[in-house]
Amino acid sequence: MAASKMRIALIQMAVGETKTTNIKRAVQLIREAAGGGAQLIALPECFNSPYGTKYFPQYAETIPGESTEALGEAAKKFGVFVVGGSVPEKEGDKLYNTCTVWGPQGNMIAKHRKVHMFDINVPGQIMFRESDNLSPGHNFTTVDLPNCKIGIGICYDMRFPEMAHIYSQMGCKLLLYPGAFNMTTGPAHWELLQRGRALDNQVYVAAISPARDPDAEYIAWGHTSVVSPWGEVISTCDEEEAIIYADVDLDYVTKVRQMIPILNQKRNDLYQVTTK
Ligand SMILES: NC(=O)CCC(=O)C(=O)O
Repeated sequence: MAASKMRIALIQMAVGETKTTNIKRAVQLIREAAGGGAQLIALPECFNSPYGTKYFPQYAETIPGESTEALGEAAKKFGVFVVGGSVPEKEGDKLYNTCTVWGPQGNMIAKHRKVHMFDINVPGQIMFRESDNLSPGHNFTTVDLPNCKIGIGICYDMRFPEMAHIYSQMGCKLLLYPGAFNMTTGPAHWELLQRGRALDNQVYVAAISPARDPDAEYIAWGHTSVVSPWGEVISTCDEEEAIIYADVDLDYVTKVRQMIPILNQKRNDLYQVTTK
């Protein structure tokens, strides 16, 4: 594959209640995705645990721990980068929703704690309060891959355009959001948000959901997908377990930015997005 290209695989994994089965399944699917030529492989939010406030304390572990160590071993065995969806992380008396990123030598190269807590109330449809037992992270997380800087957010983080914009200002060309939207906000906003973030920043956006389990307490929307810097959905699936692939092309990012040069046309004299 040309140096300007990178094949990514997103794993829309069926997550159940048995942690060890989830970990084993993740490793099997990473093997399959590596066999499909992927250089970077991403898992969904909460790949080792059902998504839900009652599960977070029960499934939480330290990092490294059982679930994340398995990702490091898989990254090394199959010679790929792994963006490990997320796991409920325990540190001291706090819990976080945390994504780890692993390099082909099996080393952890980044750790992102979800920054924005998913606390919403859509009356009669969905009420969720992640902050009842999770704490937010306070950092941006980027990773320098051999030919592409990537930015990591987790699910609800995708709703915040400033965060994506900061990542693009930092030089990211691909944003990855392990996420688990639901049957209310999924059909309404999942694709729209990905396309918005991609188009605003002229970057690739990948969002990785668990497969839908209709019997789960929190039912995931699925529809794992990749959007191009032109705002087109270039790879997607429905709600079943699946691996989807896309070839991220950095030359295409440059081309889109040359054709419609909004990133150079910003009126920094009138407004700015800055970090604190
Ligand atoms: N896990 C999450 O953060 C869910 C976010 C979500 O569903 C949304 O609508 O935002």
